[in-house]
Amino acid sequence: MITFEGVTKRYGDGTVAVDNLSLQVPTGAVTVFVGPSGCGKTTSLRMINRMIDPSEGRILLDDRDVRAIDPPTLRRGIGYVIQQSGLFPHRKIVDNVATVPYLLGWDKKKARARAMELLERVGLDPALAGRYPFQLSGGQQQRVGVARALAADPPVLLMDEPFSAVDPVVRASLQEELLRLQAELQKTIVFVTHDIDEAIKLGDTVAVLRVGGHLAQIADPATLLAEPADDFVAGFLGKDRGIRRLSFIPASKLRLSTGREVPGWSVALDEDDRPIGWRASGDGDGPLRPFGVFDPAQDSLRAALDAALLAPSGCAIAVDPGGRFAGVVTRETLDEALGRASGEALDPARSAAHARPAAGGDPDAGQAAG
Ligand SMILES: Nc1ncnc2c1ncn2[C@@H]1O[C@H](COP(=O)(O)OP(=O)(O)OP(=O)(O)O)[C@@H](O)[C@H]1O
Repeated sequence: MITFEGVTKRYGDGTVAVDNLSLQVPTGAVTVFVGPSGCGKTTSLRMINRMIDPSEGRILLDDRDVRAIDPPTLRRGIGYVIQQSGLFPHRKIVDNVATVPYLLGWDKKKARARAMELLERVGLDPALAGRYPFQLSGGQQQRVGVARALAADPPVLLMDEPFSAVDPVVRASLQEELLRLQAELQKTIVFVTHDIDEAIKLGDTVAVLRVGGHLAQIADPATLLAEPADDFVAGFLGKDRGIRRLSFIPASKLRLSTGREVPGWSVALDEDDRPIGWRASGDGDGPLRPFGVFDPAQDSLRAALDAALLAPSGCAIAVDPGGRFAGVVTRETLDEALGRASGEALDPARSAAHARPAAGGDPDAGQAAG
């Protein structure tokens, strides 16, 4: 657990970058700091590994004030990933990844073996190990940056806009990769971004900051979307909050009809029982019409709704993890689920705790938008 206790950072010229910030970063989860440019995200992050020291307040790492730990020792337990990877240009990829193990005095063979293992872990072809950074794409360089930060297996990972410099497609795949890695490794990650969609996708907890270094709200993504603390947070979250919130409601509770027929339509399957389209009832060889599928075991209510909206029948086709037909969700069932989702009050105790900044945060920010 990392705890910010009334942390303020005033730079030499009087700029208050972070103002009385109090929050907790839980162990083994991803906490995202998000907010507009200049709101103090990077300053907050860098105070954790003492690249910057606070002017007031304390930061505790598992109950120890980080200022009581000398910076090199502290940073051995904290991986750091930045935008544009920050790789050493004249070192081969394998040696870039092995940087910290070398510093820790590991022998070269062991350090390189660890680097090769990590390259694979972050989804890179080990054949790239002998190249130099300029011979890699931006997305590949970012993966190397993540591998390097993980090399000494630190419990904490700080990531400062690590995926901002790559195109949206590569960015999405880097985000997926991070989620996959995190499911395996369960590091304590603090991730800085100005992109609210990235924050909602990656964060177990999202801290929204506003310019002046004030905490506007800290909450899990579903609570943030459902109950923004004020107009600033609602505006920052942007449009479609209701729809986006459906991504956090599992589809597993939807009632499935196991037959392939719904009024006017039936699901056509291939010989392996995989859906291939909707066909008008009684139209044996008629044309196949578009369809959408979702997997109740893994997907959200949003995915089920999407599958229904793609179909002429208005019904969603459920499949098992192997893509085989598992049932149909009718419009009525979806309607009921959507009704429950919109009426579903979040647990009051939980949302009260999430909707307001911790003590010492911005006193203006705790009001739920009306
Ligand atoms: N060394 C410094 N001296 C003076 N002011 C600084 C210094 N570093 C940052 N600032 C100011 O502190 C404020 C917060 O900066 P910080 O980099 O933490 O914000 P940020 O939210 O990470 O911004 P961005 O998203 O643009 O990177 C800004 O107003 C910035 O200009």
